[in-house]
Amino acid sequence: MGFGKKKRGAYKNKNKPVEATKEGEEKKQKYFDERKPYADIERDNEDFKSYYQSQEILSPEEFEVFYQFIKTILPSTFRITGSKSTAMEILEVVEKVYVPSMQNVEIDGHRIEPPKPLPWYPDNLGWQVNAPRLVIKKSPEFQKFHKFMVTETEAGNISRQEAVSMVPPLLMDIKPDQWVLDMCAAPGSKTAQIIEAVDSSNKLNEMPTGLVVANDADYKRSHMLVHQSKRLQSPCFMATNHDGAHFPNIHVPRDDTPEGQLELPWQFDRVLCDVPCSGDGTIRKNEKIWDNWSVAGGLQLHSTQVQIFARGCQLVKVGGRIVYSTCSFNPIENEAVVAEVLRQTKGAVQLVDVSTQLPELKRKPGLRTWKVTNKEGVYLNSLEDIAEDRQRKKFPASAFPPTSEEADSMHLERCIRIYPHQQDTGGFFVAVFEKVAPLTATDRVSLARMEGKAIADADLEEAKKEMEITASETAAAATTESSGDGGESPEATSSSEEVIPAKRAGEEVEVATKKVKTGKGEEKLFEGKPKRDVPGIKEAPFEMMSPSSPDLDEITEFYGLDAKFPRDQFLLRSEGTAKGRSLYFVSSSIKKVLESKDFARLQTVNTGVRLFVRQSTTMLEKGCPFRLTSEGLPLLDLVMTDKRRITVTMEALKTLLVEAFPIMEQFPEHVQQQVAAIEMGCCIVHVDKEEEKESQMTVPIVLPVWKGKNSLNVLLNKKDKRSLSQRIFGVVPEATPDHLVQRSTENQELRQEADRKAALLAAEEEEQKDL
Ligand SMILES: C[S@@+](CC[C@H](N)C(=O)[O-])C[C@H]1O[C@@H](n2cnc3c(N)ncnc32)[C@H](O)[C@@H]1O
Repeated sequence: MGFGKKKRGAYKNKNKPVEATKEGEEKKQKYFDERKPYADIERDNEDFKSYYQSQEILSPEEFEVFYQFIKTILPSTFRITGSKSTAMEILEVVEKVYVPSMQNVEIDGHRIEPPKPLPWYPDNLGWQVNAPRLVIKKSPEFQKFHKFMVTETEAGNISRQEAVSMVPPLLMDIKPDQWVLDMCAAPGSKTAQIIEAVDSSNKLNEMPTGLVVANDADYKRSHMLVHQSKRLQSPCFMATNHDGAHFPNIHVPRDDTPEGQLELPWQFDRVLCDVPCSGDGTIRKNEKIWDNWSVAGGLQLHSTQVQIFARGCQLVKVGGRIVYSTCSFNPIENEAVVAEVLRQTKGAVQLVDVSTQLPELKRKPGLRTWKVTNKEGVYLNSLEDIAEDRQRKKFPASAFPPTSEEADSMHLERCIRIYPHQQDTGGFFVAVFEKVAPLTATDRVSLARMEGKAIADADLEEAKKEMEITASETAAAATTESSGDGGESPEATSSSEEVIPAKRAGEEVEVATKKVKTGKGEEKLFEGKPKRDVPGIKEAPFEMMSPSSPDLDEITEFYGLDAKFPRDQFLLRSEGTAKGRSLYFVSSSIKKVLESKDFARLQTVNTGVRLFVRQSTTMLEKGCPFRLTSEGLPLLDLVMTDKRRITVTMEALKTLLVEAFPIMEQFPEHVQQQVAAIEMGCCIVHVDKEEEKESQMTVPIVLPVWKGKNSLNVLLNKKDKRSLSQRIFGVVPEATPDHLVQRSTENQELRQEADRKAALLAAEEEEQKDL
């Protein structure tokens, strides 16, 4: 495989049928010699084959093509990420520099295709590369591109993500500043897409106001979300750690809540349920699935999937969208879950026809019927076919297919199935829903409020009760009732309101972790309150900072912050002496969550973008005690006046990015003059507009720098500095603290050395970002 740590890749023309000839196979093997560690895996599994043949997921002829195709290696795919402007700049480099350079690469008489955009991904920001190791080794052009990819991936401008996994967020139809919940979010590739969509308004001089809650029940994995989202640096992002089926109700006042009126639990505009699944759609990548696949995996996961999805339906607002997805082919994890939740929600939630969305994406309709089989492959028509009570419990009633009339009314064909052979991808299942009518009393009250109608007393009473109740029971009870899992009658379907049991807020939910064997290995399923007992991870408290804090006065004065800057959205995240060292900024929506009276109920892992850091005293003689951070700059650039801004030429920018610690004399006169007029400390550097245009840069460069007595140093971490320097000047920057020491002792005065040390300290702090 081409990039980063990946081992394998593919060389294949997607439009060509699979080459099944001996010669074809040998040729392919040559290009994929990195498959060797897995060579002893036999890419054949009779149970898998006969199970899916019997499910009639495809016609017999097409199934053969599918079955041959899943034995081939998955090509590498990536997304160009980040803010729209940076993404467009990176895209231009890929399209105009790298792709043309790779047009005529031939290896051993074999033409190698250059990277190509995924035709269905908007704005050409999704790409596919068929470049196995051998190609990278033998082709200087591919080698160059590989280096570019590694650098930009490290800097967070490019994200490797399986093509099909990019589909669900696109179908969520997210609008800027919406409230979005990602219920099973780790490791967070889809969350990153969601953040990009919520933060994409690019409104001049306006802070993003949305909310993205990324949740995962696995405590360790929920910390992966923090890393993934860090590079996007959104004030709208919050990571939480709950069982999705028990995701809590948090009272959050909405803008339309009249004074003194009932505050309702949060409701989201969009919800994603990318649930834990058996994962056999990833078989091209996870070759272990060939060895481990079994019928049982899907059956064991079904009930948890229903519970998470059912809870998601409660949390989305009327008129909102909810997307359910898995990377499994199995109807028990897909259409059966969809059917059960449609049954439970009694028309409040409907499948949306998304056939006109992403028109270039090849797909097949959802199944209207399927078969439930036991381990031995015997078909079961219903629970009555199972004699033994203990055995019966292994088969949730809701795993069985609906009647033909029910399937008609549910429009199961609106679900989307994506098969690998259709466009050389992994396999995926996606279903898009809209909440078209109230499901809970909270829905009814908030809908009446929105429409300016009178609120029925009974609804108010009911909504109050719902708010008193922890979310867990609603979902769990609803599912148990209707699924028959756990011995309940399969006929007993009930709306969530009717089955809310009397468990009160604050009561703890029991912890239960279920391990389910899937093809991928083991899938951990969490039911209840997840354990937070991971050594070495310490949660810092979340505390809003007073808008009248003297620190904020000082910052406002020193940096010339616009009067419109929302001073009431700062967050402190440390205790003891470290308290107030870093100032984080959150969106107005996150602030409401943090100030909710129920906030303690929310297991928050992280939130906020670090804007300012209190500097080490060695850096300061006078000036502001707070320095800027690079991650905060996109936000601060909107609200800082010209008081601490410097405009530089491209030549001066090169000195800043390439030199380790440049002294003032290395900069042209115009830079020296501007710098001389500014008090020591942090400022923002821009490139002269005309020069920027001439150098064909598509996005304006804005960087934080440290102005010392005799030096000017850029405050970027190593990765970002390297990425920028390589992208703009094609040069790897100097980075040697030894050189700093040597040069300063040989040539410079002590004063200059102190300046550089100050800058070095700031850069080091930048490296160690966060607690
Ligand atoms: C398919 S993965 C999610 C992939 C993710 N959406 C992405 O795009 O990167 C499923 C996730 O669900 C989590 N999970 C398992 N049981 C859960 C539960 N009851 N509630 C919430 N998350 C759960 C797992 O820890 C796992 O990270």
